[in-house]
Amino acid sequence: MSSVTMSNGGLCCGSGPDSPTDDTDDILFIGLQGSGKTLLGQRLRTVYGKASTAFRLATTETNGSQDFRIPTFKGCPFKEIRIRECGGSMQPLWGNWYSQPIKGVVFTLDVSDPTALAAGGMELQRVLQQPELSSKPICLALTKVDLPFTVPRAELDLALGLSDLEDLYPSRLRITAISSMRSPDECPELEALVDWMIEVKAGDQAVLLAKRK
Ligand SMILES: Nc1nc2c(ncn2[C@@H]2O[C@H](COP(=O)(O)OP(=O)(O)OP(=O)(O)O)[C@@H](O)[C@H]2O)c(=O)[nH]1
Ligand SMILES: [Mg+2]
Repeated sequence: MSSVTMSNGGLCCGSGPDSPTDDTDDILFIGLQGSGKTLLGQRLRTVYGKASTAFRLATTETNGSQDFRIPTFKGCPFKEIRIRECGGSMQPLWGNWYSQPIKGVVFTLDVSDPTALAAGGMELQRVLQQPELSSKPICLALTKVDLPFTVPRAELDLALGLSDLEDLYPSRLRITAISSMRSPDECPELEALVDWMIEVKAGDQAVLLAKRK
């Protein structure tokens, strides 16, 4: 069964990028406080995880960083994707992870909270312009789409220029809309996101052919 290991001390308590670890992280999860990183990590474990994988609906603020190990599909050349979530409260220190040997980034943006969109959009722009990340794929995950009020994609395009960003970074930026409250059956974008992370880790789209056999 996959595991979630907590390292709430983050950089200051020895779990940061300078600390020796057995494994390297594959994907970095960043996004403003409360934008849904932890619940997404917990939900993604259930996509290819055993039916018995417990899904925890509760989250607490991530004060530091934490790992998620996401099982991959049967036949995949590797058993898991390792995610490093950096809490929103650690935003000034996110940059410390950019030069680590991560393969890609998931940036979460809560589209149910119009008051946080401008700050989230500006941070996304900053992340896209980071020289250390210039060769790394980035997935913008628009979160909490199950809630009754969410800002429509057309308004996000106007306010944050998302379509322009897609045109500017055609092979690097992927945008998806997801709900971690829904099961993978109810929200197929969750499986598509795990598949994207598998492709990013493998560095080869052909890795997904094994799934279709
Ligand atoms: N309705 C709904 N609520 C969500 C969703 N994702 C997260 N939440 C809720 O939003 C709140 C914050 O979610 P977290 O996953 O803890 O957010 P986070 O990005 O990890 O926050 P930090 O660790 O503080 O950076 C929690 O109450 C979650 O239950 C979603 O897809 N739908
Ligand atoms: Mg969190």
